[in-house]
Amino acid sequence: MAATANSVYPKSYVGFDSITSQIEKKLVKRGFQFNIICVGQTGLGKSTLINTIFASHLMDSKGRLSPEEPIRSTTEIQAVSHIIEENGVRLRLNIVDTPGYGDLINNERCWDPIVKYIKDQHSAYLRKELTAQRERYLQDTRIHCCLFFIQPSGHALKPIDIVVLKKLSEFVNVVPVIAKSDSLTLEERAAFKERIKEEFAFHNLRMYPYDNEEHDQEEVALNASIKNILPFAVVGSEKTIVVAGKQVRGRQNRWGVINVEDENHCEFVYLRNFLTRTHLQDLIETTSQIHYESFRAKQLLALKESSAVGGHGSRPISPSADRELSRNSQRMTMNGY
Ligand SMILES: Nc1nc2c(ncn2[C@@H]2O[C@H](COP(=O)(O)OP(=O)(O)OP(=O)(O)O)[C@@H](O)[C@H]2O)c(=O)[nH]1
Repeated sequence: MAATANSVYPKSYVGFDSITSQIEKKLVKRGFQFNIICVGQTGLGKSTLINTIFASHLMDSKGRLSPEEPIRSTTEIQAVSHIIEENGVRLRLNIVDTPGYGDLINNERCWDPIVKYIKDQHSAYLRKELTAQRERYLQDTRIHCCLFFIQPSGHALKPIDIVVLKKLSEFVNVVPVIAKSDSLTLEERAAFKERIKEEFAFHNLRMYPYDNEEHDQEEVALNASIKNILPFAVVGSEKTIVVAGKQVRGRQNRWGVINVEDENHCEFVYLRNFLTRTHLQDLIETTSQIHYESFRAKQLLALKESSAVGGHGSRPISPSADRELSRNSQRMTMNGY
């Protein structure tokens, strides 16, 4: 009978449990990348909310400051990058703004540039992954989270919102928020949230977070509580005001003060905790394992089929295949794969 390790060697500390701290050290040295896109009409507080979440002035408002300025006729994609640091952990943030979405009377296909941008990032990553001499660390511009800003109308989602949410949720983790929720009373807010939830269910709109068979009980319970809150009714502010002798971020108006960080006033704290403290890693992982993986599989299948037709067989990726992949990806983007 074979002897077990325990019976041959004296019990002593080997030290492989330190692998977790070895990994942590390496990852912390390398830093983390998080890419976020904001989608919503001009003036819904997208820049303010991002600046409030990360407690830094990262984005400027892109809205018209005077009536003379022309209204944007297209959705312009604008990306800014920042490195923020907390307790020695560096986070490289790419924030992508999409001013102009839904601003016009005829908004037909105004979401196309946004969907194309998201797919282009997957495409760029795939091309880097498939080149013969890859970089050691591939620069990741894939969008990990799409913050979708809902107008606080108190009625229902707009038809354009439903179309865009359907499109976006196929390619990216969508987190819906009710913008400027201080314009609704608590009863209006609760009723509006309920109606939006019903619309999500009716139109089969799949919002992030997703359930996964790897989740343990605690994670399942956490996700259930998040789904219960969705969409987050938020208020943003970069201004600091004094409440009961304490400095807080809030909005002062004629009838009182809204403390952005007070859970009785709005759900900003739930959103911030969700994005940064509980689901940051899962957003990155889900992007890679679900959204990118499905894009990659479709692209490689299309490449294989076109190679079979062209007689390339199963040779490794070459510059011409790389060009073909790029053409395929453009074709698939245009066809709204
Ligand atoms: N009442 C209220 N006002 C807000 C809130 N968030 C932002 N604002 C105000 O709304 C105005 C527009 O905010 P922005 O953050 O520039 O909006 P935006 O969506 O980034 O605008 P664009 O960059 O033009 O797309 C500013 O005057 C903000 O102070 C909020 O939660 N409640």
